[in-house]
Order: sequence, then C-alpha cells, then structure tokens
Amino acid sequence: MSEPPAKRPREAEAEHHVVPVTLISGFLGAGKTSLLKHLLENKAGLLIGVIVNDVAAVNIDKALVSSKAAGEGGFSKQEDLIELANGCACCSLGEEFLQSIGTMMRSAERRNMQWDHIVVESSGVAEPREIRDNFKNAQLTMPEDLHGTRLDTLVTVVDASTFLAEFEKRNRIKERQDLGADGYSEDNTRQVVDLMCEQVECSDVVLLNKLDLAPEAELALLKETIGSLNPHAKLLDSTRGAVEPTSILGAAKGQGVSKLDSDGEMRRIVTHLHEHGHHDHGHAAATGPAPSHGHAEHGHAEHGHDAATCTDKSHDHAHAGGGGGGGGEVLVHGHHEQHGHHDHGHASGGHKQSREALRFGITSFCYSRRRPFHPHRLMAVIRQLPVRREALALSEALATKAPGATAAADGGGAGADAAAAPAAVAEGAEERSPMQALIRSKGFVWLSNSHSQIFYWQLAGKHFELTQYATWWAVVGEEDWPEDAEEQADLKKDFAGEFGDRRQEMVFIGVAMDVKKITALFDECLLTDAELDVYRQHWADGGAAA
Ligand SMILES: Nc1nc2c(ncn2[C@@H]2O[C@H](COP(=O)(O)OP(=O)(O)OP(=O)(O)O)[C@@H](O)[C@H]2O)c(=O)[nH]1
Repeated sequence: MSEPPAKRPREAEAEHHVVPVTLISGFLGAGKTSLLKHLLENKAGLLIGVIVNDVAAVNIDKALVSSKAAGEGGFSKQEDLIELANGCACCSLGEEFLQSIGTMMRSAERRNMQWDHIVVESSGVAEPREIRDNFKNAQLTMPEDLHGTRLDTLVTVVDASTFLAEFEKRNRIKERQDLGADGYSEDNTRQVVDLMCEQVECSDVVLLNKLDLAPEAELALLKETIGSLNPHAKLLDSTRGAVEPTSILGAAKGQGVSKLDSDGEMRRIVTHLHEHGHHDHGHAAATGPAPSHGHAEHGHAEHGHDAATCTDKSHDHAHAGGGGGGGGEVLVHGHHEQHGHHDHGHASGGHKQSREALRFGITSFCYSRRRPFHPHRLMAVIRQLPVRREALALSEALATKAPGATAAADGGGAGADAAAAPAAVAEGAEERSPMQALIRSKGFVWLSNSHSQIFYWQLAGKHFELTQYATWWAVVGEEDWPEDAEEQADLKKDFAGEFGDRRQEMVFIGVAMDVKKITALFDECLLTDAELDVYRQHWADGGAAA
C-alpha cells in the first residue's frame, strides 16, 4: 500500500510560516530604492514580495525596481511588486498598504508558493512610527489581510553625507520642493529634523548610506549622534545600499521596535539608561525604592481607546521618588570615562559604542522627578534652548577640536578644514546656557497648572514643542484601563505616592553636556514645598481658580 503523498515542503511550512515584513524608511533621496534594488539583485533564491510607495506622480521607484529585478530573473508575476500609486506622503502608509499585504499573500497562496519576505519601501516623508501603529491596529481591525505576516524589522536609510547638515536646519517638509515633496504635503508643516529623528529612533537597523560622499570626521560624528538617538539599532555602513541582505531582511526577528508603541520606545530608552547609565542622583535625594531594572517590554498600542483619549502611559520601570517629594534621579549614558566600550547586544545586533565613537562627547541622560514644574519657571528654561542659534552643538563639535580626537582620527574632512572655532562659539561663551549643548530631548512633563494632562516635551535640532499629550493614568477610570493583567501591572509600576504616575521623565542628548547644571535648571522649576502644599490643596478643592 502506498504512503499518502507527503506534503510539498512549501505546503507543510505554510501551516506555521509567518512572513516577516521589512519596512524601509528614510528621508527623501537617502537611498531606499538603491537598497531595495541591491536586496533584489542579491536575494539568493529568496522569494521576496515588494511593495513600493512613491509620492511622485509617476512611480519612478517602481520602474527602477522592476526593470532591475526583471533583469535578474526577479518578478515572475505582476503581483510580486505592488505599487501604491496614491501613496500618501504626509500621513504614511494607510489602508491601501495593509490591503496590499493581503493581496500579496493571496497571490502567493493561489500559486501555492510562500514568500520568504515582504519588503516595503515607504515614501521619504513617511513616519515609521505611524506605519507601525497602523499595522498593529490593523491586526485587530483587518486581520484577514495581515494573516500569516508580522511587521518584523524597521530599517531606516540615512544619507550619511547630508544628515548632520539637515539636522541643524529649520526646514519644514512642505518647503522641500526640491525633493519632490510638494504636491502631497501642502499641509505638512512638520519639521524635517523632527521626521529624521523619528525615522532613526523608530528603527531596528540604520543604514548609513552614501558613505562615498561623507567626509570621515563627519561620519564619526554622525555615528555618535545616531548611536545616541537610538542605542538599540544596528548601524550598517553602505554605498548604494550594498549590504548583506540577511543583515536587513527580517533581522529583528520580530523582537525589535515593531513590538513597541511610542511609550514602549520611551520606556526602552529609560530602561537602557538604567541598565547602562551612571546614576547621578539629583540634589533632592530619592526617598522611594531603587528603580527596578530589566522588566520585559510590552507594547500597549491597543486599549480600545480612541486617539483623543488614549492614555497609554506604560513604563516598565519604577522610579525612585515615592512619597510625592521632588526626589528623583538622573541617569547618564555615554561618558568616556565610564563607558569606553560596551556592546549593547540587543536582538537586532546592537552596536558598539567604542571610545573612538564617543570622541565628540555625545551623551544622554534621563531626568526623573515626582513633583510638578512651575510653568513660568519652566518657560525661562525653554527660552534657553538652542532654537534660535545659527550653529548648533553638532556643527560646533565638528568645527572645534573634539575631545579626545587626534589629528589622524579627524582625517582630512570637514573637521580638519574648520579647525578654528566659529565666531558664534567664541563670542559670549561665558554666558552660554548649558541648554545650548542639547541636540535632542523628549519626554513627559507634569505642569502644576494641570492635574490631569501629560505634556510632551520635544527638542530636535532647532525645533522645540511642548504639547498636550494624554491623560495620566491616575485620572483614568478603571473601566478604561487595559484588561490585560500584565499591562495593568506594568502601568502600576509607574505609580508612586500620592500623585500616582504623575512625574517628569525626560531624556536629554547633547554634546559635552553639563548634566549637573542642566539638572539644576530643571530642579529650580519644580514646585517648592510651600508651592506643593498650595498645589495639593488647589486640586483637592477640585482645581477651582486660585
Ligand atoms: N554617490 C552615491 N549616490 C547614491 C548612493 N545611494 C544612492 N545614490 C543616489 O542617490 C539618489 C537617490 O537614491 P535613491 O535610492 O533613489 O533614494 P530614495 O531614498 O529611494 O529616494 P526617494 O524615493 O526619492 O525618497 C540616486 O541618484 C542614487 O543613484 C550612494 O551610496 N552614493
């Protein structure tokens, strides 16, 4: 009697196989299409479905990719390459994109084959965070389209030859007509630097492309900057996207930033500072328990709230400072003396922050306090931010001799050419606020004029915003809490003392920062004991006008 026919391998695998989706983001012209072409030319038998999203009227990327891939025996069917012709630049890949994943999966099923990977090239002004969040939501709202897939790896391509200069400009996306962003982004007043920061921060792999055009000194500063913006990403060097495909495709194994939500990302940074940072307790000593380290990370994107009421403030570390005092802590990362070498060893590979990589003195620290800021005093600190300066900390670092840098290490690039400090640095160096050293800052702020609202603080280059963000969990009714017990437990970890999860939690990244001085500036904004008594009384009385 003959055996029943064995399942064909593809069929058997299909029962368990989840197709990893790799998303390629990166600013306009950074080299996304070049990377995609390289992947397709070197795919070594892998079956790769491709979705491209171009903002131009004629989808140039599709034409480039398809002609290239066809020449290499690439696409056998039209469905192997899906073009999102109406790709919306400003609001990122939407429903059409999610549906196209379903189309691609069904086309494979019809042909009794199975993708090894799906690769998506997003438009240059797309926001990976929004794409990630849309994908997560769509797993609930349109599961049939995403069945058998998972968003796996977020890759950001950076133009290594222009990133630093762009970082310090004050351009809005809609002003970048030279890059073809006009017709689709008339309402997009978002700052370019903001978007560039997000693209780097929300990624598992950062590809530093156009290496052939980047001066060596600039490259060192760029690596240090990117490493500070996202210490979890794997950094890869490339020219014309030439990298080993396996270092890109599905590289995060689903354990990277795609698992997180925005708060999870923030939590990951803070946890990172806890685990790798130097603890420098502020003057108001912590009275609560020591921070708990190493909690598992959980994304909490879906609580069933709508955007307006979403209060997902889950942070998986318990800060010191219980009892409602101003107690808190400052965690510093990246000091030469303390952290010359370490390998972060994260899921997607991590990267080494070597002594050489820290020669520009870019460090980060986390400021955590359990007391509200007085808005007027905070305003005085905001006025000291480097938002109006011509030369910001990064360009100064490049123009002046970097701490610990040797002439050889500086190479013959821009750093060597501009050895003399620019006039703007020399003049008034004494009065310079310690805030001028910042290049990036973000976090949650508690202001004394609101007992319920979290404010989101963010500085990117010359761009600063303090915006209403969400509601503290302390004022969210039980019925609106997530049902999942683990999520609830995570949220509870942020609670301490009488004010629940209300707190200051800000991350600062800068060049040669004076952490003590910056910390002191913010500590001076905290309510005094007497003011705190008034605050307590005021809100106990229901917040009636004083
Ligand atoms: N010199 C140099 N040129 C590059 C490199 N990578 C890409 N280019 C060129 O830069 C231009 C833009 O590259 P693309 O790969 O189309 O960039 P993109 O990010 O897909 O661009 P958009 O789709 O417009 O956002 C093209 O002219 C490429 O040939 C590189 O490493 N070195």
